[in-house]
Amino acid sequence: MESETKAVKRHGKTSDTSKHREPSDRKGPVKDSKSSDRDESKQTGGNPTQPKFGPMPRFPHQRVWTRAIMIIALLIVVYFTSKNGKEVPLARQHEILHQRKQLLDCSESYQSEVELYPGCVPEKCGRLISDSLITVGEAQAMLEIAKRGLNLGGSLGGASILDLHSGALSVGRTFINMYMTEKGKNIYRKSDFDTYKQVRIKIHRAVAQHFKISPDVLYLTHPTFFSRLTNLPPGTEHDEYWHPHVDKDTYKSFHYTSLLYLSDYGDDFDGGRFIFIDKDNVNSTVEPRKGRVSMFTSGKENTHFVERVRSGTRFAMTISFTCDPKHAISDPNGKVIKRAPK
Ligand SMILES: O=C(O)CCC(=O)C(=O)O
Ligand SMILES: [Fe+2]
Repeated sequence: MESETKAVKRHGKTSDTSKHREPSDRKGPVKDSKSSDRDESKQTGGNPTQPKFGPMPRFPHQRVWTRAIMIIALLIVVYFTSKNGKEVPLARQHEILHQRKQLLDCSESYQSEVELYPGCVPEKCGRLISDSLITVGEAQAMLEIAKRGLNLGGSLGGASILDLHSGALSVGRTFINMYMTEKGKNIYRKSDFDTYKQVRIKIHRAVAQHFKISPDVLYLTHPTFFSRLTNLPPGTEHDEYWHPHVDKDTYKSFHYTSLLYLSDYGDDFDGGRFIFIDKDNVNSTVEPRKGRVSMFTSGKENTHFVERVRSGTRFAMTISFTCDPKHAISDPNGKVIKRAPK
């Protein structure tokens, strides 16, 4: 028994060593290898035709496990590093961003449309999020302006709008002109319109600067409006704010869209994130933050939607710009706009 054990041990040693050495690496006289052969034939009962144990794995099940673990680890790495079909946060609510940019190629339809307006073609399409453009005081003042007007009306469903330029205000299933109502005609002071204009000018300049165009070839356009979103079920199709869309298709005059958020995701409401739908089914998400401005080219490259609000109330403002002077609108002053007779 004892000599058997010794023989097995010796064999293990011989076999391990030969596994790592190429024949040319072998040191010592040929005699050694012959004596090694003799040792092996001893263990195989002196029969040289019997297979050697050699480098056969001693614990094959261990290798299977190691490989399985390596494959699983690799799959996990691939899953977490690939973006396909995933959500990528572009702006989280708790972050304070000076500027976060995403540059994109313009969609063909957008490119050919803006090329009709010299000087209004962006160097690159894309988006920019900034929390340092509008002050907390300005955002608060804009929120109060929005609430004061919207409190005079409100849709039956979850989406109400107020357009200070035309006076349009959601009421029930329809819209009224707030400036034509007794309460609505004097609801704002000059200081409110001054704040509004100051905020508009800042955003207007920032859009021009970011997309590297002159502010003089960019015009404020219709509709520019406040929105108030809740989780009420829709009363009409105007309440269905969650559908994916391209602003250029929804609002013909848009070339550049900006959004000013007036309430905080997670604090004032839940749901209601803004989602860009990108290539390979990747969603880039923007969580609204009071005073946050998002600006983007209005073409197909920026297809987007707003998630349904789950709870609370979400206030925001859509401020839109066009390259076409025919669609320019002026800053609001609380007066009913007189339209030229058709
Ligand atoms: O309020 C938002 O975040 C986006 C609104 C929007 O998509 C739009 O006005 O076209
Ligand atoms: Fe939109």
